[in-house]
Amino acid sequence: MQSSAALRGGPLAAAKHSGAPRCRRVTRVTRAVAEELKTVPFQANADHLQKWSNVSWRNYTALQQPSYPDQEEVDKACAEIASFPPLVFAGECRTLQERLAKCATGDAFILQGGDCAEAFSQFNANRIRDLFRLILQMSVVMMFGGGVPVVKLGRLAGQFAKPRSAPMEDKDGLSLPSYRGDIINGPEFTEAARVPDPWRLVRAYNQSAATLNLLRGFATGGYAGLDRVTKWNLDFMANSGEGKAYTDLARRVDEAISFMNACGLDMNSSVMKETEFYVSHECLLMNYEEALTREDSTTGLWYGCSGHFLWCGERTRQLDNAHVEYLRGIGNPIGVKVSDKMDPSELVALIATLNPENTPGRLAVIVRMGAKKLREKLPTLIEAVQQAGQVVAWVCDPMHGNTEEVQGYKTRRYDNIKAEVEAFFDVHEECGSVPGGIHLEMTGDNVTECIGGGACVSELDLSSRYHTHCDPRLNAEQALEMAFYVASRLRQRRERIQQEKESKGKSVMLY
Ligand SMILES: O=C[C@H](O)[C@H](O)COP(=O)(O)O
Ligand SMILES: C=C(OP(=O)(O)O)C(=O)O
Repeated sequence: MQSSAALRGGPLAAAKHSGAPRCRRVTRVTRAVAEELKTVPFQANADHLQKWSNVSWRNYTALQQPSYPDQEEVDKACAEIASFPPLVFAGECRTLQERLAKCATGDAFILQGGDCAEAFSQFNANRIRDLFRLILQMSVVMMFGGGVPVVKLGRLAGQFAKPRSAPMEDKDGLSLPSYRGDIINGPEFTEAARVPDPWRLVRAYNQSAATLNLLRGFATGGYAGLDRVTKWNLDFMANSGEGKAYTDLARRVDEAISFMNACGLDMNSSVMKETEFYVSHECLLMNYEEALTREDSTTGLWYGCSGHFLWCGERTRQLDNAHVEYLRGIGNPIGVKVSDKMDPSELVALIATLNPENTPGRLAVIVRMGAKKLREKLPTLIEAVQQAGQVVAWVCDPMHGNTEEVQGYKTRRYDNIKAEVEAFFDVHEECGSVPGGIHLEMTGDNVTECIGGGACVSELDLSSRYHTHCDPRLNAEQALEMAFYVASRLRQRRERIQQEKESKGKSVMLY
C-alpha cells in the first residue's frame, strides 16, 4: 500500500530546504506530490479501515439528527431503502475523483451549485432542466475564460437534509422544532408538519432517483451538446445584461466550433454531444446514508451510493464524531466545509483522517468564512496544509459566511458574495496555491432571495419571489454574473502563469 511521499519527506521535504519563497515553492511541489501519489481509486490503508464498517458511525455521537417519534418506523423505512438499487455507481465516483485530482493542481475547476434544500413541492422537470442548463452556461463561461475543464457538480438529487443553528423556531409566541429539510419534516409552521416523518426518507430517495434519471438523459441524450451552446439561455434572461453577455460569448464559442468542424472535428463525438454531470449533497442524515452504503464488487471498497460526492458540514466535522467516522471509510470523493473557526492543526488532522493516503481528488476543502475573515485566516490554513504535504482541492463557498436578516428574510448581498470570491482568488495568488472551485447556493429560477448584482434585487424585492425553504440562493442572472467574474479571475491566473513561463524562458509547471 502506498504511503504519502510528502509525509515521508519526498518532494515537499526536499523543497523545504531550498531557498525560494515559501508558499510558491511549496505549491509547485503540490503538483509533484499529486503526480507521485496517483493512487486511483482512493485506497484507505488496512490500519485505517480496521475499525471501520458501514455501521461504525453508530458508535460515535451524531449531531444534527432528527428525533423520530417511532424508531420502528425509521427502521422499516431504512430497510426499504437498503433493499433499493444504489443511486450512483462506484465507477462514476472513481471517474469524478480523477477529475477532481485535476482541480487540486489547477488543471480543472469545480463548479458546484444548486438549491440550499431540495423540496418535494418544487419537484418538476422544468426546475431540474433550468438548473442543469444554468450550470452548463456557467461552465461554458468559465471554460472559455479559464481555459480549463469545468467539473460540473450539482447540489442536487439528494440535497434534502439541513443542519440548523437552533433546534427550535419561535414565531408569534409559538415554539416549534426547526425545519430540517423535506427528507425529515415539513417547512410549514405547524406542529404536525414539524414532526419528523421517516417515510419522507423513501420519498427523498424516489425524488433523487427520478432527478438523476432526467439529468443522465440531459447529459448524454443531446441536450448538453456543444452545438446547442447558443440555445441554453433561460427565457427570462434573454434581455438582461448577463443574458446578452452570455449570448455574445456563446456566439463566439459557436463560431469556434464551426471553424473546428471545417477543420474536420467530428461533431458527433461524445465530447461534442455529451457532458459529464455529477451530483452531491451534504452527508448529514446518517440512517439514510447508511442504507445507501454499498460494497463495490469490483474493488471491495464501500461507497456512499446516495450521490457521487458527499460533503461534511461545518457543524458536523468534529474529528471524534459520527460523520467523520462514516466519511473516512467510503470510497467516494468527499468534501469538508471549513469556517473561520477551523484551526490549522485541526484541519491537517482532519485531512489526514479523511484522506490518509493523500490521494489526489479524494478531498475538497470548502472554505466559507466571509471575505474579511477569509483574508485573515485562509493563508494560515493553506500554509499548514502545504507544510503537511497534503493534496486537496480548495473550493470557495461564498454563501454561508454571508447570511444576514433583512426585513424578516434571510438574505445575502451579491457584493459580499463577490467580495469573498475575490478574496479567495487573491489569497491563493499570494500563497501561490490553487483556487480549485466554487460552491454556490443557486437556482435556475428568477427568484429574489439575494440582494444586488446586475439583477438589481433590492431589499424591498425580497418578498416578491422568495421561494427557498432554508437559505437564500443566487438567481440565474446573479449566478451567471458570478460565473463571468470567476472566468475573469481564471483568465488572469492563466495569463500570469503564461507570463511567468515566458519570462523564465523555460518550461515551468502550471501550479
Ligand atoms: O444551509 C445551511 C444551514 O442549514 C443553514 O445555514 C442554517 O441556517 P440557520 O442558522 O437558520 O439554522
Ligand atoms: C449547511 C451548509 O453549509 P455549512 O455546513 O457550511 O454551514 C450547506 O452547504 O448547506
